Amino acid sequence: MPAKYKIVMIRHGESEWNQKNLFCGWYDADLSDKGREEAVSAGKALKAEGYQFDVAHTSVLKRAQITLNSVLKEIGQPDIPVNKTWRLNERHYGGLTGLNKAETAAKYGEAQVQIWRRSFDIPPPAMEKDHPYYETIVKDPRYAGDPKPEEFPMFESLKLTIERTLPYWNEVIVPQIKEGKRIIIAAHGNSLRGIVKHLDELSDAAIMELNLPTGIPFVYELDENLKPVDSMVFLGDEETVKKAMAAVAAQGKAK
Ligand SMILES: O=C(O)[C@H](O)COP(=O)(O)O
Repeated sequence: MPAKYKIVMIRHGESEWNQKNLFCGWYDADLSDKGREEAVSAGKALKAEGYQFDVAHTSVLKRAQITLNSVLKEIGQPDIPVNKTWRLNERHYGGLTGLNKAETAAKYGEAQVQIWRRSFDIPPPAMEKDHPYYETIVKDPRYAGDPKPEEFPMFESLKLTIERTLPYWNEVIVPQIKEGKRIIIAAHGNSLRGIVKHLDELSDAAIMELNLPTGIPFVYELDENLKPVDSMVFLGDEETVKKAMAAVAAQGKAK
């Protein structure tokens, strides 16, 4: 089936918590200097390929929004409509939020950390009310009313993340794709893994192997039934992408 639609996705540039190797999730970490440079490079790569967009979708979290703004500035489209939604937020890392990944691997074992980071349906421990970041996250005015109190996550497996991301994909993004809108999604490693799992119909085992690099755009070409004609093609040389993916995977190793 020939490609009918094209959609661009990008994980935010390296965040300050990525740099410190901390579980981040819904904590609103800023981009590191390297992450800001990655975002500019991503914009330049998209500009070089002549990409233009009609609408952008991103999360509530600044690391994704700053990445998006930087990309849009580079391609000369700072003012296109931007939809911000918690449904594209990173997976909520629960009680692990703020912990160092390597130290957590040393304490609980690398296998357990790999399960918490990459398994499909095994969630991290819940964020309790006495967690250092509980108030900051739950009381964030940007979440006032949405998610509803009963929807507000205290932890998320990838499965739970997909369950809140897919409705947005199906109800908001898909209709825009079908209208022929040129779309970019700037989001997070795990919310994007959820969309990739859905599009590529990856098994629960296969999705465990996918690590998305920060700040490198990837493109899907979809047929008229929104099935990928071409799975995620990265706008970056293969070697760089492979190394970046391996670096993300290695974050879970005990030092
Ligand atoms: O939330 C985080 O810690 C990162 O953005 C994604 O972490 P992960 O690659 O360990 O899932």
